[in-house]
Amino acid sequence: MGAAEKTMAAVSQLPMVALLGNPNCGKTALFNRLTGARQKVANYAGVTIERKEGMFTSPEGRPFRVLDLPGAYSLSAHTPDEAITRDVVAGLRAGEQSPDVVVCVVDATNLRLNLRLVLEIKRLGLPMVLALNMVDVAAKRGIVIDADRLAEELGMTVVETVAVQGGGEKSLLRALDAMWPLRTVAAKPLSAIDEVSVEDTQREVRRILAAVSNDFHDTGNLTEKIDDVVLHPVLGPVILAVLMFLVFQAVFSWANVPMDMIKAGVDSVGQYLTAHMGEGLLRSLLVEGILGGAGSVLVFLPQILILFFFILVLEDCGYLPRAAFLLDRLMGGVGLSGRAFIPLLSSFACAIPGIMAARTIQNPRDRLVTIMIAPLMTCSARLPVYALIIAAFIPDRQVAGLMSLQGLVLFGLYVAGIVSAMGVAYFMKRTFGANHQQPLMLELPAYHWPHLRNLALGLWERAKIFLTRVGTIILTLMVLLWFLSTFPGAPAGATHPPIYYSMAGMLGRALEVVFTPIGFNWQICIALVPGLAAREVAVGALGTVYALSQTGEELASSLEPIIAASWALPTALSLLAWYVFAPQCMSTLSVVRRETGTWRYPALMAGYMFALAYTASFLTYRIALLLTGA
Ligand SMILES: Nc1nc2c(ncn2[C@@H]2O[C@H](COP(=O)(O)OP(=O)(O)OP(=O)(O)O)[C@@H](O)[C@H]2O)c(=O)[nH]1
Ligand SMILES: [Mg+2]
Repeated sequence: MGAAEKTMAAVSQLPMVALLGNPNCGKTALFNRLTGARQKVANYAGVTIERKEGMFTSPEGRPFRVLDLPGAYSLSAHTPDEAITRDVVAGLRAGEQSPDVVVCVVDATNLRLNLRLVLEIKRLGLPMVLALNMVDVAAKRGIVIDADRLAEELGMTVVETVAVQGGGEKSLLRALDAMWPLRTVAAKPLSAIDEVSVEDTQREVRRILAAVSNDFHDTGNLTEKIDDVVLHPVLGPVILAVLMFLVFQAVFSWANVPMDMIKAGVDSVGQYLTAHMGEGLLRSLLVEGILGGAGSVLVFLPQILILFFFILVLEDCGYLPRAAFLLDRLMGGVGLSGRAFIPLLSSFACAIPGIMAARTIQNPRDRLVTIMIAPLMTCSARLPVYALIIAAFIPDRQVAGLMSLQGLVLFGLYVAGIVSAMGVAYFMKRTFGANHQQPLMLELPAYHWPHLRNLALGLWERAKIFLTRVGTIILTLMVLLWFLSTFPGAPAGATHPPIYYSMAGMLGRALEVVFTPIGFNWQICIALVPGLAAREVAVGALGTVYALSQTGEELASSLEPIIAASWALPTALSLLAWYVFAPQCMSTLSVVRRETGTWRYPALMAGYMFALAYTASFLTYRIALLLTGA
């Protein structure tokens, strides 16, 4: 056995603690606190959808393994993510025993809902600790819970925790040490849960509540007051629309200064290299390939961070489930459940987490349709493409004195994605067969101010993901593209720039046959190919292609003025329409394969999106040609 294998074997011997509880009670916050991990924490049910493992050491020096699990209301699982939780506690996962200790995390402000699961888990007979979490919020709201009495009633250790405060996990760590030596028991079969009926369980919950908590009346609480406005039948949707609209305005207006700074930085490095290096292949690789390519993607970091800033704030303050609630009627109209809202919203970051979040949807057909339309939501990788074309072609002026036209167009593109998603959902529901619309059962968590730490970490994670993409996949593709665009070089007596005769040029010209009807020239066609790997690569690829297409001694200046000068407006609009559907993202297709278990759906997805993209671009191009009289 090698050292690494020995360590692995030793780790698998460690006692396993599983964090279990209702959705949104703070399991992941506690997990992060115990392990120093940075798993996603947000204020809505269904954030965690996978089993995550970590390690920590107790104050007395004992190492533990710890599991973070998707939240569940009950162990009789209804959704794929709840099934993961059920199987882990019951020891039903292949090659895995039930956990040595179950830490049942409950939201102290919502014991009535949370205790049912505690009683169910208790019937499995595993060693348990109850973590009474969010006691800080409970105290503020005047909720008093007698922890000792609760421990007595439940027959287990009860500790108070505040998962979002430093040291808020200490009491739990001490309780784990106090359980030493652990007696290992296997979980009883799941049928043990049904030995007591749901009604009897509820009666027991009420009895315990009466014994341990004060009979508080949470009247006039702030969350309800806010909801009176936010969920108002008329005001609610208006507020939602205004909010979304402001986000897109901000993406353009706030980003200007930092974007100009990055642009200037990239440009000055390029000028320095051009001035100080002899003309040659290496200079071309550095200036046209790497700076022209990866540099032109990097510029979009501020816009991406601004978009995520808003998404993170909305996620953490508790607004998302309200938006789901407001849109439930609308989504019901096309046969989707309000449950699909959060997976679809996550898809604005990237379709992949969105598709995975569809695990929280109970009905398999609803889930499938949600997965199939998730890539129509505008993912953040499309933002650079949109932003580039908008900045180059849409004048930077105000509409009606208060909105920027560029922000308005961006907003329109996002709406176009949403509207087509609804259309496709409607059509698919018809084809896959409709089912009865279930009423939306969604917990509306209490509002709270976003935790600055969550926000900062979330933005940092996003920046890291983006920069890593720029530094790895995008950079690699740019170098490859530079190579393909540089060789074999121009023949004697060439009339075009050398890239025209290169391998990439030949490919681009071959593809041009297919794409001329929608207005794409061979340079755009070249950029579409590496865009298959990641959409924002298309921007980098245009950067490299146009930098290499420059003739004479013009300096490779930034991409935006170049495309503004060389494309006609109909071409630009057609490319925007193409990217609303943008059928090209390999990683999305492979995740769809994994989540649905067959290649049928990813194939269907690629096919329908390509058809939509082509049709939309064709129509856009032709109409724009007519209108501009070209
Ligand atoms: N004030 C306060 N907020 C908390 C506490 N624990 C968690 N939160 C907040 O509660 C929300 C939910 O926390 P998560 O850790 O994501 O909850 P979860 O149980 O993992 O949720 P799911 O993954 O959806 O099952 C977040 O907004 C946290 O910041 C606490 O002890 N006090
Ligand atoms: Mg979680």
